[in-house]
Amino acid sequence: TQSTRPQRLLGAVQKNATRGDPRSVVQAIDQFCRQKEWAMNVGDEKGCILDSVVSEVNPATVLELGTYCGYSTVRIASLLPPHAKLITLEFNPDFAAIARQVIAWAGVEDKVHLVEGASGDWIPKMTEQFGVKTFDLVFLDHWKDRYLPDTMLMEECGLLRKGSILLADNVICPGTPDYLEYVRSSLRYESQYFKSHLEYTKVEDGLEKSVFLG
Ligand SMILES: O=C(NCCNC(=O)c1cc(-c2ccc(F)cc2)cc(O)c1O)c1cc(O)ncn1
Ligand SMILES: [Mg+2]
Repeated sequence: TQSTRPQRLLGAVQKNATRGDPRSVVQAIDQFCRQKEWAMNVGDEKGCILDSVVSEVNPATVLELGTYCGYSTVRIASLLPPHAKLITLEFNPDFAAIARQVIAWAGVEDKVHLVEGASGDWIPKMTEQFGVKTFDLVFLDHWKDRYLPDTMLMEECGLLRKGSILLADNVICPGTPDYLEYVRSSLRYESQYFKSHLEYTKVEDGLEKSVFLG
């Protein structure tokens, strides 16, 4: 039977990356996506912006919406202080199965809790299931039409505090117009656009960083 693209991406990690070395896992995926097959990881260019935001925030609690193969999960986890927790939500069980193996190969599984299911179902359960009061950083990279409803849900559930940072991928391509309008016009957010490119291409894309003002 035919392998899937995530399975081939995992194969490239196991072949070319060093176990326990997160940076070599990131490099192996970027090489695979540049030389073999495009895949919807945040990529190396936007990944550097992600790294700088994670380093600046130095978060104790991180929520990632949309794990896919775990590329950004590994990037973020490799920058977290000890005892920090990264919860990552993935709806697609096939993606989740690959991501678990990529995360394990990188050796960051102790910092990561991968949850399979729909963000809308799990966001209201964050506190009771994982003991998280608020998130210092949220990375939005899942279905583009879920960015706005899930942000409103996080507000309603009290998961954002004064100073919480939302970092959203793909605000230009594929685009998240309703989310962008919301965070840029709301008096409860201070937003900043980081212009970049769609992973592994010359197409414009970017990350939107929004600070929740409480
Ligand atoms: O979360 C799920 N998909 C990934 C969301 N992410 C994206 O869709 C995404 C797409 C693109 C993209 C950009 C240009 C293009 F031509 C095609 C795709 C880039 C990105 O950087 C993304 O992040 C999902 C799926 C499914 O079938 N079931 C449960 N969950
Ligand atoms: Mg993305």
